[in-house]
Amino acid sequence: MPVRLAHIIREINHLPVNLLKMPSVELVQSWYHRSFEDLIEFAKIRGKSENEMADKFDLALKKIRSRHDTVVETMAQGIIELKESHGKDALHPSIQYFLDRFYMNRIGIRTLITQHLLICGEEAGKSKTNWIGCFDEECSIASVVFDAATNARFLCEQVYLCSPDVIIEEHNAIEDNERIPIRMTYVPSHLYHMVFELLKNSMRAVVEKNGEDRLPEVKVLITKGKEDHTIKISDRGGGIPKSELEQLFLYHYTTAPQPVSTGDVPALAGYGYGLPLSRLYAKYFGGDLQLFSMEGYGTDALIYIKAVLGEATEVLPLYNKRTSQTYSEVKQSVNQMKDWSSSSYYDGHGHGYLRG
Ligand SMILES: N#Cc1c[nH]c2ncccc12
Repeated sequence: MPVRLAHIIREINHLPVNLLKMPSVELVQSWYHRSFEDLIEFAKIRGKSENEMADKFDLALKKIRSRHDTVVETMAQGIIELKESHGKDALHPSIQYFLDRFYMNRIGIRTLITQHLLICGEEAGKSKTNWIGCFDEECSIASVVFDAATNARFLCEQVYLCSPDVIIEEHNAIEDNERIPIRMTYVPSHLYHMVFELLKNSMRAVVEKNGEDRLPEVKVLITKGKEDHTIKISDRGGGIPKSELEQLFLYHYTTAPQPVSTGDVPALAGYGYGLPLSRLYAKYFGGDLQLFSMEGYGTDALIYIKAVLGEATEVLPLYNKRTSQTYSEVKQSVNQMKDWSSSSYYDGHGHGYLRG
């Protein structure tokens, strides 16, 4: 915990100076400094019994977790403050690089805190069968998808007064019978977060393209192979151009109207953070989340989750000398002379072509 907090505290200092001065960013920084200080206090405590120390430590962890509850929204507010005070040009590419690492670090810290409290804290021994802390060793992917679909349909109907059906299918390529329900060891809340976000986006696209009548269903296919569990969410929502796909993963890129910063921290939904954060959850245990779209037809969203437990290790940003160099490289890349003309493209195999 102290190392993870120290790493991100050091990394925050690489942010552009004008962003660091934003009130909301300064507030987030103060939370991380305070939490680091809370933890290193334990190295100084003497004369307490082990139980007293354990109880005090659990309380400290709960306080840290709740202190950081609104970090994502508050950091997003800081970037809106930067846009409003310095204009959109102030949004530097290094901010995207930083936010991916910053939010992945936060996922790791919160998972570690929750796991410790469920296994060692007052909740110890109260886990449900097959659960170890926040991990469900027999997590039914279809059950999580069903819950996410039920809630996404409810939300869709609140906004659009209609919602598409969701068809869930499984294909188990590992068991003799391909119809055996697919289960895995995972953190169900992480899986729910990803699937709920993708289903919301699919439903929004389907309703906005097709109107309220005869909505084409959203199909979810769950597969299990030797290496991957894969969840594919397919919609006929009209898709988007390939050129716009990566923008969906940029923080603050959204087609939803941006909230005006009124000083209060508006709900997260207005920031378009759902997709980039969902991709971080997929990557956190070595998986991935990718979108494939056919403009004019629809979109497939795929979540890849490692099927071999030994390969599903925690993925965390490392803070070292290379990090500082990377930040300066990201800054330089913005001004770097391009070495391909805009009318040519590079096929990735050593051949450059000029479009006719
Ligand atoms: N995530 C996601 C999406 C799933 N379907 C979509 N259609 C248009 C734009 C984004 C999406």
